[in-house]
Amino acid sequence: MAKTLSEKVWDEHVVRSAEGEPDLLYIDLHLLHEVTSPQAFDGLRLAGRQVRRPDLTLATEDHNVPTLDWDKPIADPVSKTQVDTLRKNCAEFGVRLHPLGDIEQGIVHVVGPQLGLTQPGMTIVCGDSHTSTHGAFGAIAFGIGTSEVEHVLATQTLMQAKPKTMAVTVNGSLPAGVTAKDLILTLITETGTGGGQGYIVEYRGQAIEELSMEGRMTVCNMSIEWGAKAGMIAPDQTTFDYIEGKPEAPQGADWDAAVAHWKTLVTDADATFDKEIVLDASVMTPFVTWGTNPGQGVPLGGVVPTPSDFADEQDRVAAEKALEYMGLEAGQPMREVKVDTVFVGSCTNGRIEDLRLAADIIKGHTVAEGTRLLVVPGSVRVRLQAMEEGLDKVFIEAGAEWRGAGCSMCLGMNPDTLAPQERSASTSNRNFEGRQGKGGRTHLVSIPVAAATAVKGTLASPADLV
Ligand SMILES: CC(C)[C@H](C(=O)O)[C@@H](O)C(=O)O
Ligand code: SF4
Repeated sequence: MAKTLSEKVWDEHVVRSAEGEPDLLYIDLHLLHEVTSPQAFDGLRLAGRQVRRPDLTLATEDHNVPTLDWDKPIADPVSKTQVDTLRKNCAEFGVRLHPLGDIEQGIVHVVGPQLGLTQPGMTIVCGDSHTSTHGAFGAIAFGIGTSEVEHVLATQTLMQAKPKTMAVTVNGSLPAGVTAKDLILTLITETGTGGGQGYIVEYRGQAIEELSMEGRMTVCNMSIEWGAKAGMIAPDQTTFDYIEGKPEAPQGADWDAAVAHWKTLVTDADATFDKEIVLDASVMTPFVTWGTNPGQGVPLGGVVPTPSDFADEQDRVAAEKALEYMGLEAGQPMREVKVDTVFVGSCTNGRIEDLRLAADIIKGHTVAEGTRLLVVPGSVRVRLQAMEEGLDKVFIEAGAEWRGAGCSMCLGMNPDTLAPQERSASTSNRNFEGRQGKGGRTHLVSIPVAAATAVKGTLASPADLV
């Protein structure tokens, strides 16, 4: 029978299936961080269980860690407890941990791929919604709750009902300066934040094939903002080239065997999806959000919408509320919105390619008066690589803050937060009320828009800098 990519990977992992019951899936890689693991380990302890496959389990510290003074004890008591608890649990249960100060520490969704642990055809879970990021490699990867974390720790399996399948085909090429981030923001705005609900989505088409692995990760990362269970992209030469030589990638004959298998992980020509959406990349433009969910977006060249223009009553009310929270006026050109803080980082846009692109745009410019730019590498490896390439100097010379690795200002769980009413242009993925700090106002943007905005002080694209 013809199968889609997700059906192939799913079927290869079914340990038990029974009519009317969820499947029991084998899990190839279980990632952990400090926020969603403590109760799971407590549960194991209470039941007197061990971690079934510590060799398939990896932990890192990311959400609660400071990006300054990371060599000193964590000042915030709640964050310190979280991190200390993870350390204690990993030591007790024999789980590999990359703590603050370790060369492999960083955001869990940056660390897995860069170690070569994230591979095509795998099932990957983590107590974190943005686990969807790993789907960029052709893995089935999704976030799970803490009780499921405990189940996977104890059994290396997970009960899951099979989601429906969807194809998002993006034809044509993205115009110069338009990125994977603009593509996914456009998709979410055009189809609504619930558009992906209940589906494993496969992104395909020319524009997707032309994306780097970093770009593909950006798209799959934000599948969750679209409501999808997971996002996936069929592995191809770009994928193999990215993985080859990574520390945990297969080697020699194992590599050849792995690639031969990975090449079979494509949707069969006659396979059908439960739903299909087709987009045209060639008409996409830099895209930014004006509201408090990732589906409230417009092209950068557009204006803040007028709530009464929304046909749907709920959308109208949501827009009114969002404009008030965001301190924006209907009809205001997006390019005139003044930004206090630009955040470059997160598991959406905190990889080396992102930092290279940001540095390339900022080089020779300075950060606008009254604006601050925070550059936060997604991992220590990304940080070191950037420093090797001299990117840190470009940022620092422009007046930016060059930080240590972590989730940072993506969410308000560490010292990097917005003050009430402070406005950010952020390369992260969520913009709900208070996401980056109580009262903070977030505009989700791409790397080029973030970099140009830092220079201009108002939402801008690199074209505005010449
Ligand atoms: C803290 C964690 C559970 C959360 C998530 O699941 O996504 C966080 O990473 C986020 O981005 O909001
Ligand atoms: S960077 Fe942001 S989205 Fe990614 S795991 Fe951390 S908090 Fe979640």
